[in-house]
Amino acid sequence: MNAAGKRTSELWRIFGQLGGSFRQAFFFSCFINILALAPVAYMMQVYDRVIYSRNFTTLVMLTGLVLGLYVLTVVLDYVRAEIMLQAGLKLEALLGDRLFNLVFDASLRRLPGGAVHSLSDLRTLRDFLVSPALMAALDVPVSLLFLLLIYSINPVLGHFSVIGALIQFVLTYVQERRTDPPLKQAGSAMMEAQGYAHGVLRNAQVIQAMGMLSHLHERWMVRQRRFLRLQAIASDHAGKGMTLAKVVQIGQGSLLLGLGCWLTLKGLMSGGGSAMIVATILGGRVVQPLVQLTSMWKIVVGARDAFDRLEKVLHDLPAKPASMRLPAPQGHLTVEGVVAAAPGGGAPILKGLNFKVSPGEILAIIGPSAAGKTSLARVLMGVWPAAVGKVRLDGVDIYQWNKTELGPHLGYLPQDVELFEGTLAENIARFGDVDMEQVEAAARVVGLHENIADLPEGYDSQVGSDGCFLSGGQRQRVALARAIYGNPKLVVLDEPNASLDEAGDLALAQALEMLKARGVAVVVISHLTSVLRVVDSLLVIQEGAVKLYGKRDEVLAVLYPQSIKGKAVPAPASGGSGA
Ligand SMILES: Nc1ncnc2c1ncn2[C@@H]1O[C@H](COP(=O)(O)OP(=O)(O)OP(=O)(O)O)[C@@H](O)[C@H]1O
Repeated sequence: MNAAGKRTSELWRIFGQLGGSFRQAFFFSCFINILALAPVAYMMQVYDRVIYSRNFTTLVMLTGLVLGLYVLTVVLDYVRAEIMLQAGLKLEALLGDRLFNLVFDASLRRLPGGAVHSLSDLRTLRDFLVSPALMAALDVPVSLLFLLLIYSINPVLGHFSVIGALIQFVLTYVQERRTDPPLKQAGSAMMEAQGYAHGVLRNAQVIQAMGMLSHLHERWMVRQRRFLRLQAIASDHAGKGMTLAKVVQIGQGSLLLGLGCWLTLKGLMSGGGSAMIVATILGGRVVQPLVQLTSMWKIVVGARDAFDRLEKVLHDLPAKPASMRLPAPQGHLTVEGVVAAAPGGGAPILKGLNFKVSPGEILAIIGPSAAGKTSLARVLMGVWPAAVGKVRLDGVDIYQWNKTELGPHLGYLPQDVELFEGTLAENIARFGDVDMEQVEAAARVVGLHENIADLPEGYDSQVGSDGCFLSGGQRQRVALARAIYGNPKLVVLDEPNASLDEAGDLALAQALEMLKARGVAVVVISHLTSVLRVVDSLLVIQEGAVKLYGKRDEVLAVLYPQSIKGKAVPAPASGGSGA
C-alpha cells in the first residue's frame, strides 16, 4: 500500500462496510472446503464398508449421500458467489457517485496523471470480488486447518506440507517481483496508446482532410508495440511461474504419499494405508489455494494496483464537506486582486486584477490574443481557483460555492462550444427538468426559435455529442441559449460571436440588452462593434494585467482619441481581440 494507504483511508473504510459479506463468504468457504473432502471420505468408506462386506445397500446409501453432498457444495458455491456479487454491487453504490464526481473534478483541476481510470479501477475491484482468485484467497485460512489435521496424523508429514506451502509462497513472491514491473509498465503503455487513439479519433476530420492518417497511425503503432512487448514479457514471467508452481504441487503430492508410505513401513505412522491417503489428499488441499492464487496472479496484481490507485486518488481529492445552503445571489460580482495560474501549476496568467460588475451592468473585456481573457472567464465562473485574491458573488467566494446549488444562477458560454448527447431542448435546459416555455424563450432571444421550429422534430431533435447537424453559428446560438436559460444572475460569454453572422450578432446584442433589463450582471469577452454598443463598462487586459478599466466611453476615448465621443464605437484596428 502507498503512503496514503493507512487502514483508516476512505477506501479501507468503504471496504470495512463490506466486512459482513466477506465474513459470510468465508463462512461458506469453510463448508465448501470441508465438503471438498467428501470424495475421499466416500472412497475410504467404500473401501472399508463395501469391498469386504459386499454390502450393496451400503454402497447405494454412501453413493446417495456423497451425491447429496456434491449438490450441497454446488448450492453453497452459488450462495457464496451471490454474496460476493452483492458485495460488488454495494461497492459500486458506495463509490460510484463519489468517483464520477472525482473524475470530473480531476479533469477540471488537470490533476497530473488524471483520474479517468478510476471508474475502470472500480470495475476491476468489483470483478475481483467475484473472481476465482478471491475465492482461492478465502480458502487459504481453511487450508491451514487441513495442515493441523496433517500434523495430527503425523508431524513429519505436517513439516513436509509446511515446506511445500513455503516453496509455493516463495514462488509466488518471486513471480510477483518479476511480473509486477512489466505488468505495470504495460498497463500505462496501454492507457497511453488508448489516449492517443482517442485524440486521433476526436480530430478525424482534419486528419482525413490533410491525409495525416498514415503518419499518426505509425505513431500509434509505436505506443501499441511497446504495450504488446511489455505485456508479452509479463505473460512470459507469469507463465513460467505458473508451470513451476504446478510442478511443485504435483511433485509434492507424490512425495507426500511416498513419505507416508515410508513412515507406515517403518511403523512410524498409525492408521495404515487410509491415514497415508488422507494425509496426501489433505496435503494437496493445503497448497491448492496458493497454486490457484499463483495461476491467477495477474488478476490479484491488477486488483491490488486498482486499489492503490483508487486509494491515492481518493486521498488526493477528498470529498467536499456539505456546505451550508446560501441564499440565491443577486449578481454583485467583485474581483479582488486576483492572481491565477492554470490548474496544475505554472506561471500566473492573471496578475492582480481588480474590477466589479453590478446587477444590470454589462462589462466587456478586450485584449490581445493570449492576454488571459479566457482564463479570466474560467476564474469568474469558479472553474479555476484564484491563487491570490478572490472572485466574489454577493460577497461569497465563487470557487467555494457548491456548483450544483450555484449553477442555475450562472450562465457560461465558453470559447469552445460543447453540446452534449441529447435533444436540443435538453441541451438548452442544461439537462435538468425541461421547462419548454423557458427553453423557447431562450431560443427566441438568440434568434434560433424559427430555425428549430423548421426541424422535423423541432426541439426534440437529437443533437449528438458533436452537435452533428448544426452549423457552427447554430451551435454557438444553442450554447448561448443554454447560458441565458432560466434566470441566471451572472452571465459570462467568451467570444459569443466567434461564429455568428450579422443577424446572429444583432440577436446577441438583443440578448445582452434583455439580460441587462432583467438585472443580470454580464461579462462579455468580445471586441465587436455591435456588442460594444450595448456595454456599460470596458476592461482592457494585457499580459494578464488591467491596462484600462472604466465606463465604456471613457475607455474608448483613451483607446481611440480620434473618434467622436458618443457618435460611434469604432471597431478595433486589427483582427485580434481589440485593444
Ligand atoms: N489550461 C492551460 N494551461 C496552461 N496554460 C494555459 C492554459 N490555458 C491558457 N493558458 C495560457 O494562458 C495564457 C492566456 O490564455 P487565454 O486563453 O486566457 O488567452 P486569451 O486572451 O483568451 O486568448 P485568445 O484571445 O487568443 O483566446 C496563454 O499564454 C496560454 O498559453
